[in-house]
Amino acid sequence: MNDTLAVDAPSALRYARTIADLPSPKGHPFVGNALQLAGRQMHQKFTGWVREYGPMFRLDVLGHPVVIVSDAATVHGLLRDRPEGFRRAGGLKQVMSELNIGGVFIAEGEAWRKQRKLVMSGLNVEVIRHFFPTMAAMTQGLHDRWTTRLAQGQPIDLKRDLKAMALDIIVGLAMGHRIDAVNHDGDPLQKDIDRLFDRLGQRTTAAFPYWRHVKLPADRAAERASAEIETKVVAFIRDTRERMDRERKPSTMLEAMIVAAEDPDSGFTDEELVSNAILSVVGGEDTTANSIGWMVYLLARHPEAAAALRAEVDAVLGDATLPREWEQLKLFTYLDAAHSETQRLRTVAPYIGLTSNADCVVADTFIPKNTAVIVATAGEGFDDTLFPEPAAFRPERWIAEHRPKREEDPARRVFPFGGGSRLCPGRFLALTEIKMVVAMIVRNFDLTLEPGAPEPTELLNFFMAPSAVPVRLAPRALNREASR
Ligand code: HEM
Repeated sequence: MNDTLAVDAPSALRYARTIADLPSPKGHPFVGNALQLAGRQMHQKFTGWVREYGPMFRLDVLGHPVVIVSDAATVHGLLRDRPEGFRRAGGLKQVMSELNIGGVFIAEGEAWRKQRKLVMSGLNVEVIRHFFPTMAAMTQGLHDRWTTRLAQGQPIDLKRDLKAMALDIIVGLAMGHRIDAVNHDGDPLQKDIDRLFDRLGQRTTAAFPYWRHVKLPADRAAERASAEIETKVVAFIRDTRERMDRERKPSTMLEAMIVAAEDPDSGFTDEELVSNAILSVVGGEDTTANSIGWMVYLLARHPEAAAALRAEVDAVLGDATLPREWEQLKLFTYLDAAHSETQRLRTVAPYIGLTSNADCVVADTFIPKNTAVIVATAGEGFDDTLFPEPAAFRPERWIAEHRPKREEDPARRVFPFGGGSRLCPGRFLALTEIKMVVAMIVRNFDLTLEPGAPEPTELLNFFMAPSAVPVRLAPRALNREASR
């Protein structure tokens, strides 16, 4: 047993057990469970252990205990107990800041409160609503690209195109710039973000921080990429400052953040503005692209769900190719449900790492100060008493009228966007984008699984990504009239 487990608990706290009493998978001498955790499937290892050891168990990682929690009430309580009781995991913060990704995600205390306000001002409904027509135009561009390629008999690389689309949207919304990565292969910003994510994924799942001792070519490339991203973001900020009309309402996330930062009482520094702008671009791409990729794959595998979704989208859109009115997004009940079901089965941010700020008691267990606690955002999403046949993709579970009365709202049992005061500030943008792009896809294209393609594997590339999106798009069958 190591020192942390043997801590003398203060008598003021009441608890039934200590971390040492928690069940724990058997590890190896000296390194504990560290080697079992390394690799891009780390999150699946956790999920397997949740099934085996229950809603709260312990890992030993190089002599330090790590507590894993998945029951919804405890996860909810932990996420709400921030920033006071818990902070973000120190190891993650270090890895992120080494790659120059910081901003509100790694800030704590007063610095976090201040930056959270800054970021929220840039991602509020008004800013996203203002951007809606541009998002629709970009989605039309994606539709036109696919239609042309199909007419020319050219293949569509869904994974590539969805990432490019997400980048176009986040750079458009956040920076007010149109980069058109969808139509330009090898966009430099996208390449830099890919290099960064490659190392973020590698470093956050490594058993040992090798890069602090020796840098591989990929590490050097990621560090150069990070410097390049910063240069681009600083240039976007400079351009925006020069061009923006301070008399009218901010129309991009960056304008809104610049206005907020110019308030003499705000206390925002230029450095905070830059780091949060970088964070938005980096955080806004893979999250939504991976979510759409998984959703399209699951819909292709479940034609009955795709048909139900298409019926809804047809009814809402009338003759339009894609959503043209903001209000239409509110009518997508089944699309919302299909998104929730996708996040339940393939959540793109599977775990949130925390560290306790003080000795405390969690689920009757004494947790010493500075203990690592990891919460599973899938929560109780695989509990078959709450989600019968949990492996099945069934959007209907999320629609009140399809649920037996006794079942409570399943949304309380899963946490794809986190929770409490650090709940993802980009969720509204993400949902707007997901609805826009998926509605366009099911409205205009038939989806089938790529014949003979293996099932995509889950890769923890910082965010959880599908290894491929093996879905074939075809122009919607000529029975469009008949299907209305
Ligand atoms: C489907 C898409 C997305 C998912 C599943 C997702 C998920 C998450 C999760 C789980 C967290 C941690 C929350 C917590 O600690 O309680 C988070 C935080 C965050 N997300 Fe997202 N996210 C998505 C899209 C976005 C987008 C599009 C942006 C911005 C442009 C964004 C910006 C952020 C930021 C800035 C934080 C840090 C908040 C803080 O620490 O106060 N996210 N997200």
